[in-house]
Amino acid sequence: MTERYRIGYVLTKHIAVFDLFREYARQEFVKLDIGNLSQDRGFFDIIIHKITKLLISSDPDDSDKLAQFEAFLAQHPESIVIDPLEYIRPLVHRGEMLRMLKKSRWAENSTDALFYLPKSAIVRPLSLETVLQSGLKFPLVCKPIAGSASVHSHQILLLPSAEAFAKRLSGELEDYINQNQSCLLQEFVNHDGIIFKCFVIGNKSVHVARPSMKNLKEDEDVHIFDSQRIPKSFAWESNLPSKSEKWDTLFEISPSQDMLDYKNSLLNESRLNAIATSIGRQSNLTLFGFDVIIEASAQKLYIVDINYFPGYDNIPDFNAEFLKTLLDKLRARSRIN
Ligand SMILES: Nc1ncnc2c1ncn2[C@@H]1O[C@H](COP(=O)(O)OP(=O)(O)OP(=O)(O)O)[C@@H](O)[C@H]1O
Ligand SMILES: O=P(O)(O)O[C@H]1[C@H](OP(=O)(O)O)[C@@H](OP(=O)(O)O)[C@@H](O)[C@@H](O)[C@@H]1OP(=O)(O)O
Ligand SMILES: [Mg+2]
Repeated sequence: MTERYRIGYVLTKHIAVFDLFREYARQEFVKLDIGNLSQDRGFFDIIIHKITKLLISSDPDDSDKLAQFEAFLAQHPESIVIDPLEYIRPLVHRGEMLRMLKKSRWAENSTDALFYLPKSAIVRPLSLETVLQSGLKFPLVCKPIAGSASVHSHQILLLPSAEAFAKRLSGELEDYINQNQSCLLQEFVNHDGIIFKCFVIGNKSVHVARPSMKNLKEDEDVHIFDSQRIPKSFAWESNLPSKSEKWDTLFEISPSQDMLDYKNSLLNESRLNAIATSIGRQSNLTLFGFDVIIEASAQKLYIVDINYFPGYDNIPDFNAEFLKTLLDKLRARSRIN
């Protein structure tokens, strides 16, 4: 690239790939301090951010920072913002996320959909009564309504049966219920313990298979787990994060090569790209990831989650793709002006 652009960035959490990108891109990067944005810092070609934490926080300090950031963006109409806050907001609320996905090419029942969504309902509060009223069939997963950026938002509760749920209500689930006034309840789809994390950068998407929840046994108990601690690679690829945690009880960390090949054959490149394009159009987002599971035996492909600016861990060509995406946007802007 001959021209050198000025790129402001705000991250409320360290993102390792972004450090490497800054080295690679050789542009002028200006780190912006979210708590101190009032001072004039001149012109920015692009402003990149991940501040999802502020979007879900109820802390007045965070609301203040968010308001400052919004004011800052309003003072920089010349900048390309990656991504505008209004496009990110639906992702931090799991109900809104699903609403957005339902505008893409999905289907609950038809056979020719690009993807399916597990049957879901929002329950408030989480109780045996509200769960039974939802009409959803056990087994279920229960996800905090805030879908991102806090420790609580990644605490997933597995509810195998009404009996197992009832048994734990006045014990180990009490804290969870108090913590999560409102939850997204979702039918559990058996998927042979393999999830595809699909990472999108502009028009490019890449997917990797990762460990996921095993098919459920009949007599399963309730479990709460932190989705961010699920191993990010299979047992033969690396060491597991902590040997003291029994990952292989609930998660499939060593699937057979045949199973992996089979799942991969169902998620071909063109289908994945079509889904990424469909969600990209609907969401208007540049940086996002979505998680796909393929139903055991039925071979239906379900989307269970979308994440804003995910880790992009081990994604080949992330730097080149990200830079190309930024340049395309800059060129499109100069054509307009
Ligand atoms: N409907 C479902 N059926 C079966 N398993 C599911 C379902 N939804 C989620 N899971 C399992 O639970 C895990 C966490 O779910 P989800 O991705 O929705 O949570 P999250 O907190 O948003 O995770 P992330 O850290 O990826 O953002 C998935 O990786 C998958 O193993
Ligand atoms: O850093 P990691 O690789 O764990 O990235 C995770 C990221 O955490 P970060 O906050 O550190 O970016 C999460 O963000 P928040 O929902 O909490 O905002 C979410 O996007 C996960 O899905 C990402 O996992 P991945 O999809 O990449 O596996
Ligand atoms: Mg998520």
